Amino acid sequence: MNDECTPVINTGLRGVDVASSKICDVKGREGKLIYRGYRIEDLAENATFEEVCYLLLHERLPDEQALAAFDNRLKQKRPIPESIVTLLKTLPRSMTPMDMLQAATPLLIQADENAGKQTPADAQNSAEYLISGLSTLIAAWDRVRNGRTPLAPDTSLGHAANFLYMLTGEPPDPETAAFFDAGLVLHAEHSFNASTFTARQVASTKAHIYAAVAAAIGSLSGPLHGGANVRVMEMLKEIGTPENINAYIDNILDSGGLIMGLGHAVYQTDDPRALILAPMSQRMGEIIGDTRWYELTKELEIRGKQAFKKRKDRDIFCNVDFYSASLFYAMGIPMDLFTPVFALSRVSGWCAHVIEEQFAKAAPKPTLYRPGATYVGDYCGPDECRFVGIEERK
Ligand SMILES: CC(=O)SCCNC(=O)CCNC(=O)[C@H](O)C(C)(C)COP(=O)(O)OP(=O)(O)OC[C@H]1O[C@@H](n2cnc3c(N)ncnc32)[C@H](O)[C@@H]1OP(=O)(O)O
Ligand SMILES: O=C([O-])CC(=O)C(=O)O
Repeated sequence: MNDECTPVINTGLRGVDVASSKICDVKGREGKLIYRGYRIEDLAENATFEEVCYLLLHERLPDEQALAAFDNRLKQKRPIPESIVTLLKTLPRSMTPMDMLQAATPLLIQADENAGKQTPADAQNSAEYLISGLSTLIAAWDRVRNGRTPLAPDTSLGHAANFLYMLTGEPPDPETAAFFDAGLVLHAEHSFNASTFTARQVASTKAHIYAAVAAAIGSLSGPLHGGANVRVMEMLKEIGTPENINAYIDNILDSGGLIMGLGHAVYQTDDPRALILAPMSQRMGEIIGDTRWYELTKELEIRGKQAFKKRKDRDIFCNVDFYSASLFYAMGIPMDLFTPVFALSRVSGWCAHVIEEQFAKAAPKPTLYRPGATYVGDYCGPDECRFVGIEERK
């Protein structure tokens, strides 16, 4: 590639469209996020996570009958095979929940009678197993690692409330359940972000949907991506009180570090999800009678943006992970489950993308992703190296 001319490397593929997609539009300059034609603000306020999953997977919002049938299928798929729980009990309790999730997700395939048959209907069915299964898996792991017995899912509860019930043993109050549900809606989809691109890349090899989702979980775990939400909370804890903010920011920026939850590869303004999550975090703090972490986040936003502008002479904005951290914390979710919670929502988007990658009649037609790389190895000057036997090597 670029044999004769100066190499042109699209670092991080920024600004390069690698496919066409009907699932999601992220308008970076305007700060707009659209799932299959619908604005995120409308969905977060009016739609349940189940409706959004249906929208992503079936390209339209469900009517009452379709939603009831979908909801019923998701509920039937909530229990995970006993063999997985047995396996979870053998894992070291110190294993991170994201590592557990990446390892255990492909095991959900054993309940899926049609897995790997590679028709659109089978992939939709597998998507339901994955959406329901991840929730049960994460809650089960948290209980197992704390020496408690996993709880059976409660079919009288919706997806969001059931997760919180399986985690804590108590059905959440309606406002907390509604906020958690909206949180899941907000995290469900974001076009070709790193983890979704990972899922699509795996899907482009015609590997099955469980393989694609497991790979995507690994990608999401990174601190520059979904793993940022737990780092935001760690950062807030380290700062502790508002008087420490300036010193913290100076130290981070002087050492070339990152203020977690700020900056985005696409948005050039505040992430619309952060604008919705901030008041949710404040309200959740009020419900539990402790708005300290919300207030610290707000102050950090103001001072972090100012300090960044002063140093770099350009603006930086909040991403989705900035306010979700204090929101999830106020809900009592253990910090290291923040990124798994992101995954339990984003699995819906990943599945929609895998299905689009493998079955949509898009133009241009999806094909195996196989980018190039500019070779810069200069081990033996301009020539290839002469192979030497091991006895001659120094
Ligand atoms: C769900 C999600 O994945 S949302 C993103 C979650 N990730 C985070 O919150 C981690 C912190 N943020 C970041 O690392 C980055 O902003 C990214 C990776 C999200 C986006 O990166 P980009 O927009 O491509 O910014 P890029 O990495 O090119 O950085 C541009 C400049 O801003 C700086 N910068 C970007 N974000 C931050 C930040 N949060 N804190 C301090 N400096 C930052 C970079 O160091 C770089 O400085 P330089 O030009 O002097 O080298
Ligand atoms: O789009 C991105 O690059 C990251 C992001 O915000 C997401 O995945 O939700």
